[in-house]
Amino acid sequence: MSGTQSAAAELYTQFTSRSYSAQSWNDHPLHPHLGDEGWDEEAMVRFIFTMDLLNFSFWSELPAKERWQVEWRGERWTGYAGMIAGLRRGLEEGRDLTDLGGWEEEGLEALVGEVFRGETGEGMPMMGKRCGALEEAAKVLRERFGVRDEDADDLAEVDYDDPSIATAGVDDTVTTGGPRSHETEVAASAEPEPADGPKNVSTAASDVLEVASETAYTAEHRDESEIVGSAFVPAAGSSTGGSGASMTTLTRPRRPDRSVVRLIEQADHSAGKLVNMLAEYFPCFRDETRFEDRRVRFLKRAQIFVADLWAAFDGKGYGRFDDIEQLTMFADYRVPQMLYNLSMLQYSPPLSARIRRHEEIPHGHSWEIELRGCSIWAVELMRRQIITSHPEAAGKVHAVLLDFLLYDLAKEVEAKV
Ligand SMILES: Nc1nc2c(c(CN[C@H]3C=C[C@H](O)[C@@H]3O)cn2[C@@H]2O[C@H](COP(=O)(O)O)[C@@H](O)[C@H]2O)c(=O)[nH]1
Repeated sequence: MSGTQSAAAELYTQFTSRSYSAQSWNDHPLHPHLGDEGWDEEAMVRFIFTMDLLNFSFWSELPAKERWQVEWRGERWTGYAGMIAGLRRGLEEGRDLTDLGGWEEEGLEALVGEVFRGETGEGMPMMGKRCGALEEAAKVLRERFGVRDEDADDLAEVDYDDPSIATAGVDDTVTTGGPRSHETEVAASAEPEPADGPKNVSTAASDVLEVASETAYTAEHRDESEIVGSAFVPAAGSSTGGSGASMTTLTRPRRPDRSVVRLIEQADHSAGKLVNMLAEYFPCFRDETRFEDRRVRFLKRAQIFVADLWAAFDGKGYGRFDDIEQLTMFADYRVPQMLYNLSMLQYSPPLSARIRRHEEIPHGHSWEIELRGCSIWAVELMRRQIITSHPEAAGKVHAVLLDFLLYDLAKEVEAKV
């Protein structure tokens, strides 16, 4: 509580001086922009869904220079930014990981390896878990939000003799082209790595916490659940039909998969509903645990997904959520660092000692849960303090924007260290 007033004052100063808003998402040098470089709405939706499926711990014990790094357009990126750079580079190279048609293919692991190939000796952290998340999501999307009649009708209307429509390759598009219109390259097939985390979703995600020079860490996101792989059923209109179709054997154009769009549409512009749907249907989004005999739900990535949509679409179209202010901050391992720097979080002596010793906190440890829970409460206290001091901020300052700003600030602090 003691740090709240000064932290709130500092954050609000940053908020106003940067004119922080949903639009600030677009300031990130790697985020795609609607309308730029052929990005259409559905390509944006697929990109954001993919990125938030993969948006968990990039923790590394190595010094910054030796960590996994992705090079794209002449610059190198690590962590979350490395993941975005890899996805974008993949699109340019014709390796479209945002096309969920490939998520249940045998070559997924090889494709993911290519998309996220790094420049240092270290590979992308938790590759097996990331492949598992994609596979699992593809299955849920196919079973619950798969092709409906209206899409089949749309496809029936496609003139397959139109020479402007390519007739081979999974990446062919019958819509506006844009980032999807690349030559398809199918990576060599490899067995997906089984998820090695606990299978019980109720033990869910944990986060890693590092604080400036003091470093505590646990492993984030071990919410790996049953990964059930099966062949992807190509969308209606594909001449191959049925399961097990190789990406290269598709001979008809297929419409980009719309299942994520359908999922979003079913949420009726409610952020809370979409978060709950994600948690209910997708075990890998069910980021919850138990604390002192009570269920605790953090739902970090489910909430980030909704927030990213909201920001990327500036609160309109697929990003329209009438209750966006109902979300909490996203309890990860970066924002708590910033909250500590702002004196909003304090550590008990034993925790502090553990952090100084760089000793991992086991997944599910009460410290991890407390750090995540206290981060949510800290941001809420900060929000309330800001509204009390600046009533004009009501409605403009909420947990999503405070979180985004805190994350950006944490990255700025990190860059200076
Ligand atoms: N709470 C919170 N956690 C966030 C983000 C983001 C990226 N969001 C972008 C969208 C708008 C913002 O302005 C950002 O540009 C990633 N993470 C988490 O951090 C960790 C990776 O960190 P590092 O190893 O340093 O790259 C990992 O757990 C990842 O899930 C956020 O916004 N909030």
